[in-house]
Amino acid sequence: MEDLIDRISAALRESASVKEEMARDPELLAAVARAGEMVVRSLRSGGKLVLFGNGGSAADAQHIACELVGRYMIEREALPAIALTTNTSCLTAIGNDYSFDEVFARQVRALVRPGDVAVGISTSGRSRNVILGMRAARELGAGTIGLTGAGGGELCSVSDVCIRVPSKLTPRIQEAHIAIGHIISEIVEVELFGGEAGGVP
Ligand SMILES: O=C(CO)[C@@H](O)[C@H](O)[C@H](O)[C@H](O)COP(=O)(O)O
Ligand SMILES: [Zn+2]
Repeated sequence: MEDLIDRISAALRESASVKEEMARDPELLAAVARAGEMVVRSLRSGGKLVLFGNGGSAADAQHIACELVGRYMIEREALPAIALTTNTSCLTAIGNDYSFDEVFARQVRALVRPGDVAVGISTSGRSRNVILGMRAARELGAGTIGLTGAGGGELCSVSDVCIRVPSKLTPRIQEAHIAIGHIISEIVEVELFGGEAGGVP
């Protein structure tokens, strides 16, 4: 029991200290602000948000998409966002007929239009399908935001804005990614609707 308590406490402190470091890093704060502005600009001019990643990052992509399609903290109109991780027919057919590397790029070519924003999420920054999805989005004239870890990997080289969480541990990086997703959702609601957090009954 004592061992478990120590383990739990260490994980929570580790997670908190990654976020503390982020809160004091001017470069990272500016990157999140730029990402928020890019999303707001796109939504204002009729664009949409397209998100993708693998495993826990697939869950993050879906979660963040739904903050816009549903609501985050205030009551307002629905906003256009889609995660490319939810259509199992597409994922299995593209994976089977082409390759798993193509599962996001093919959907990007079908759905992304100039002025949209693609958000690629990869803790290692090296997932091939995420890199190819981002490249396809760039070729189509979309803005690209990469969410990754300390390494940054190739993902940063295909991202207009690259947000690197200062950790090399996948779960700690994911925990920070979802915090950033929430912050960007807040920026969208404040900038587009003048909403303040805490408004949902
Ligand atoms: O959630 C976890 C581990 O916390 C895993 O499901 C993890 O997301 C998967 O191993 C992913 O395939 C890792 O890919 P990536 O983040 O390096 O792009
Ligand atoms: Zn995870």
